[in-house]
Amino acid sequence: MNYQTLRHNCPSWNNYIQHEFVQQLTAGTLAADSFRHYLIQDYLYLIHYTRVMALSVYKSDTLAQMRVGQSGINAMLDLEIGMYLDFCHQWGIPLADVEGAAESAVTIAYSRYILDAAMSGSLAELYAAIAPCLMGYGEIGKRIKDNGFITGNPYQPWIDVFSSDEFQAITAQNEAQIDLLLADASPAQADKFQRLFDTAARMEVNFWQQALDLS
Ligand SMILES: Cc1ncc(CO)c(N)n1
Repeated sequence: MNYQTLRHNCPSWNNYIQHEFVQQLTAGTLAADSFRHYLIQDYLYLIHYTRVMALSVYKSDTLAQMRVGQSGINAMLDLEIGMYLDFCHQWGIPLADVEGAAESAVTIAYSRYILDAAMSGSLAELYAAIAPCLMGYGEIGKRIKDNGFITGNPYQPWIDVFSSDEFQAITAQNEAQIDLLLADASPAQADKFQRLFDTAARMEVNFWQQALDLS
């Protein structure tokens, strides 16, 4: 078992990567209300996601494994959340409003799902559950860059983070980590990894959709 197998077998992968939200964001046509909704919910999600990455350090056996978790934590706190703080500043959204916003049902479901997988499972299960998140956004960023950026996109800072060399290096590092952890999976373990991955990818689709629906 490895990352590419998980990705290939995942029924909702294309729906996730090529979701209408992503297409509108890429074209710069996404409604401001939808982006604001996404930004707030994703900020709340990332707080939990960073806690999951911290658990990956806790569950690591080696320094090399810990460093992968460390760079993930740095990417969340500095790159991603940093970019959201810039958007908040630019769009006049007080941080207190973001931190005080109610989590949507979708955000709660997804963030607590990965937290549960992280707490109750092995390091390999933790990575299977978070792989759609990190790897998917990296794939989206690379895809948008490969197709060429449009000029004057209000969402360009978001695209810049996920298409950046820095983020792409982190996804490459994570893919290597996942491949090592999953290499010797038994058929039963492989099924479990795939289920965790598929569920998380399904929740990613819902995460985009909630921003379009403002739900
Ligand atoms: C919901 C979601 N998935 C993945 C990422 C990428 O880290 C993100 N910021 N938000």
